[in-house]
Amino acid sequence: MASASTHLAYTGLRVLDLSQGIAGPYCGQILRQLGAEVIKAEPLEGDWSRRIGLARDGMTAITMAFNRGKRSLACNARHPEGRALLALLAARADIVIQSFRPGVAQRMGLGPAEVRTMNPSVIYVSISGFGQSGPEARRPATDVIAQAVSGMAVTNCAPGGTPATAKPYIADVSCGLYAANAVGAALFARERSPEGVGTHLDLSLLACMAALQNPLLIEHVWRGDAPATAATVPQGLYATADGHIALAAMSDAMFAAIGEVIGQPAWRNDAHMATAASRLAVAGEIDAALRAALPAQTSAQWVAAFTARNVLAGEVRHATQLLDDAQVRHLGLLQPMARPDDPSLPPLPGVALPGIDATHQVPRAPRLGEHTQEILRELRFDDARVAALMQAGVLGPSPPPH
Ligand SMILES: CC(C)(COP(=O)(O)OP(=O)(O)OC[C@H]1O[C@@H](n2cnc3c(N)ncnc32)[C@H](O)[C@@H]1OP(=O)(O)O)[C@@H](O)C(=O)NCCC(=O)NCCSC(=O)C(=O)O
Repeated sequence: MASASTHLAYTGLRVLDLSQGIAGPYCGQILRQLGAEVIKAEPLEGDWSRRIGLARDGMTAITMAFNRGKRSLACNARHPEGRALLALLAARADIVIQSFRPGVAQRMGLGPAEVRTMNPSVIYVSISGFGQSGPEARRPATDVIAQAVSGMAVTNCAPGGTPATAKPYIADVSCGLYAANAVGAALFARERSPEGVGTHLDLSLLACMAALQNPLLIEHVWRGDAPATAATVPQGLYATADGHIALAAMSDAMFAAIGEVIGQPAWRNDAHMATAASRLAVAGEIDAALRAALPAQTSAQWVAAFTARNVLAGEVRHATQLLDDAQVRHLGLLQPMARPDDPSLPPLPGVALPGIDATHQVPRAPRLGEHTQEILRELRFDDARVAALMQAGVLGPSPPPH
């Protein structure tokens, strides 16, 4: 594991995060987890994802999972004074993130050109469904739309099955990851450029879905009209006496061992099964033998037997089993997050950012407008002025104390 100092490379950087939903907010959270200070500027009614799914006092699973450690400013950008305040924050930010439909940030006076005029060193991140230009640029999108339109929902389904989106918002989450990655490269380039100039990063959910499916596109063009085959056989999920296991043979030795474990020792010397390529031609036969054999024992028994022979195998579990998993506990992957909606409730599980050691994990997500006064004081607005702006509907009221 890298040392503590490399983990917090972004300490001292300021981020203005105007984004809502998952993709943009996750980018902001990663920057925060790497040490940056992140202001989440929200409309007075809050980021729309504060109202999706289980919701309590403006906190949802999405809010809590993708906004950790940020400070929330409730600011009305429909009011000129609200826009002026956001411009002030953009002018002093190292990084600005927005994920509105293309054109919206420009209407707010906070488009990349406007912000870069005020602040040439800014790294400006635009996240959209389909990119900032081109025939579909204005098309709005959320995760499910991007997974559908990009083909991911078909890629994700069993052959001949019904299209199905991959559940953990992979379009959004991968976009947040790619955006944070691009910000890192842009910061490095800014450090190296003599003038310290920033850049505009244009990320779309479509681009991220395309990136994840690159091997599939290569195979399709390469294969032409020939029918698709598996990459290797066996590789997939098989029913057992009490559930399913995943099984994969990545070498000839593994394949031979699988045969021995399931009572097919002749596979080792079968010329039709000697290489990965030849096994593809008899994939149906191999698959049928596995499907006939595996229901005889439990998943745990099969995984133990295969693992003892160095074969890749794993039991199919529910994600909730991670909550009580010895390895997850050992790695410190789950950290208790206080409940901003009600501190008297037991904490919720916050998953650590991979690659960042447990001592540097950031705390919970903010309540809507929790830090409005604190941020305005830092900008040298006195309390009377803040009260007047709240009265005028420019700033949201402070959330009531618990
Ligand atoms: C998600 C969207 C479809 C939502 O579309 P819309 O509801 O039409 O919102 P838009 O973003 O286009 O515009 C936001 C409007 O809010 C206004 N706005 C923005 N900020 C403020 C503040 N602070 N105060 C007042 N008003 C504000 C802004 O001026 C726009 O109004 P007007 O000026 O009046 O228009 C779109 O934002 C989009 O395509 N985003 C890009 C991709 C993305 O990030 N998708 C969501 C990922 S999360 C996800 O997929 C998921 O959870 O699932």
